[in-house]
Amino acid sequence: MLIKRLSNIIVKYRFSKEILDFAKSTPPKQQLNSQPVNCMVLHPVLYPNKGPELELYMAEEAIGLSKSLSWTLEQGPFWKDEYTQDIRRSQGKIDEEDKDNQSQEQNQQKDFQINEDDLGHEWRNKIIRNSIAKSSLVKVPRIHSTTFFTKGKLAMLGQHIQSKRINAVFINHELTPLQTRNLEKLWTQYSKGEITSVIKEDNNENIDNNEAIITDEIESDNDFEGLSVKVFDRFTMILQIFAKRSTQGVSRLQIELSFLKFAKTKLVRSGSAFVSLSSIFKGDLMMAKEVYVEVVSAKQRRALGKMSGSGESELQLQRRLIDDRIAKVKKLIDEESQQRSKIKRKKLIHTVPRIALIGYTNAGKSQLLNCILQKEVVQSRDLLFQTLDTTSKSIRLASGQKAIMLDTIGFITDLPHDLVESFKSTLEEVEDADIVLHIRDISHPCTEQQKQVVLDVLKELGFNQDFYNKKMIEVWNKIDLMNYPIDYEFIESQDYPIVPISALMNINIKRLLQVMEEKSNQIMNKKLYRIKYNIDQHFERLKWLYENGNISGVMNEIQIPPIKKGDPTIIEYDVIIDEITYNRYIATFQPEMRIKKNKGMPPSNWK
Ligand SMILES: Nc1nc2c(ncn2[C@@H]2O[C@H](COP(=O)(O)OP(=O)(O)OP(=O)(O)O)[C@@H](O)[C@H]2O)c(=O)[nH]1
Ligand SMILES: [Mg+2]
Repeated sequence: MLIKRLSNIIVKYRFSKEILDFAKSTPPKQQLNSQPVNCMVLHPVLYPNKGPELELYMAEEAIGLSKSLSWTLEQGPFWKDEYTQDIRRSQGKIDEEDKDNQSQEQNQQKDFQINEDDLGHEWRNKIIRNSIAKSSLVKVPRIHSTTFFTKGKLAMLGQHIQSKRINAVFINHELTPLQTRNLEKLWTQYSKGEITSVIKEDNNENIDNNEAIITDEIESDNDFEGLSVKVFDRFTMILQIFAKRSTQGVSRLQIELSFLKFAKTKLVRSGSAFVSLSSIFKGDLMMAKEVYVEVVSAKQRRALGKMSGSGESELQLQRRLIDDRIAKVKKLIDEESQQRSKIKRKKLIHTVPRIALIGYTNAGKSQLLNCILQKEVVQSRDLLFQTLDTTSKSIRLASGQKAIMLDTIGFITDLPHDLVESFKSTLEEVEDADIVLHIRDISHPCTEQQKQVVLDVLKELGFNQDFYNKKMIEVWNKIDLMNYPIDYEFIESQDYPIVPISALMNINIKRLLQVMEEKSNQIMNKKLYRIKYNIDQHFERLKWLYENGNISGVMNEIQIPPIKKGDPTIIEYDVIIDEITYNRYIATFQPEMRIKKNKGMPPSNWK
């Protein structure tokens, strides 16, 4: 009912041409082989599934992924509420929910207003976003081994692809190379009008009814041209985003490696499937480009009969080229890692605390860094995976003490296994951080699940519980969007600090800086030391302390005038400093104190 009304309103206001151009403010930049990408997102709801709320949210996230490539998005074929109702019914939830439906609908109607600002920015409106996500849900009770979907759905989706002139389909699940190729082949045939027959949706999802329509490999020279349809799964989609955004050392190389390993799996009998895959990535990945150029030129030479007689088949050639590149990238990763560990060893002793920002994608990490720096230094946009490389900036904590803040890549649910290494390499610096701020979007309906994903991924990356307990501050961001009060009792009862903030509205940031300072002083073993010397040494000693001790200032300063003529004036004050630096200070300016301390100890060369 609500969705029906919503659809009417949306259609009335915006969608007469039925294209959801989410990225209107930034015109679509990403084009594959110069064709604008018109993408449909499908989120398969399997059996058993994660429940309606989470599945819908995952569909939203899938749309967010395509959106972050600035593609034009086409609504899915299921622009109705039936699918979510089906899922709810299967979970026995529909009855209780039905009772509340009417009043909820009335409340939502009150909140739901489309105004001028929403036009072209539909994604910002929660209810529209939800409705679009619903249109992408596809019930898949059983995954078909060669085509992923069953016969009826394939046809229904094919017709939708044809009528909306869709040239990219993102299926939010991992697909086998065979499934991808078969789907591309079949839907390209629909797109070109080569299949027009209407096959009814088989409601009875019976295994016997779902025999494969394509059982063997199909050769396809599908290069995203004309009416051909490209199919992306979760792996290729995330790899594309990673490839487009990452620019630095090891993480970039890891992405090249993930691509090459994946490309190798594409080399099952078909040569052109690989060319088609690398044609998508060659604009962003160096190795994809190299292999692509060599394969295409070998093909041309072969066509002209100029190939030297090595007897190597096209498939063997591709395999060899990929293996060469895999070896090359692995060597580069080793070299780079050795270089990094040398630098790391040098960095071991430091007085400036390093603070890493981690958290689910879109939680507001970059926004917080900008807010602390009071300027926009890192891009913060409503896009998933906006930040892919670690950025480090120097900031000042509450008392003026310096710190380094690191902005990192966002976490995401079900990160494809083969991309974990790429992801891990971008998070290497988190290991060295003294404090880790876990930024959470506390206004998000799935905030608890997002927290769990972050904890699970941290565990998978080898960060143990001890790491979390010792170094973590939890930051509850976006409190400006919360429609329930903050539970301070809960906050107080936790073992780790929790600070509610709004990075966008600059709420409670000072408190966060204080908590960060307290935690960093504790972690870096900083204490209050009383410093005392003749006033004529003031300039030299204070300069040393500022340069070496990362002190924020001096406290409780007093000057003691000379008691008798000829005595110097003494200056005394407190500084907060770590033990190692304090000992270095003593060794530099008052070595006699150190000798006294060591009295009675065996000499250092004593064995
Ligand atoms: N209302 C509100 N919006 C916020 C707040 N903090 C961040 N945002 C918005 O949330 C969106 C995502 O913010 P980012 O800072 O890019 O998020 P991120 O965690 O860096 O995301 P990735 O780089 O993708 O991991 C942007 O549109 C921000 O303006 C907040 O406190 N309140
Ligand atoms: Mg970011």
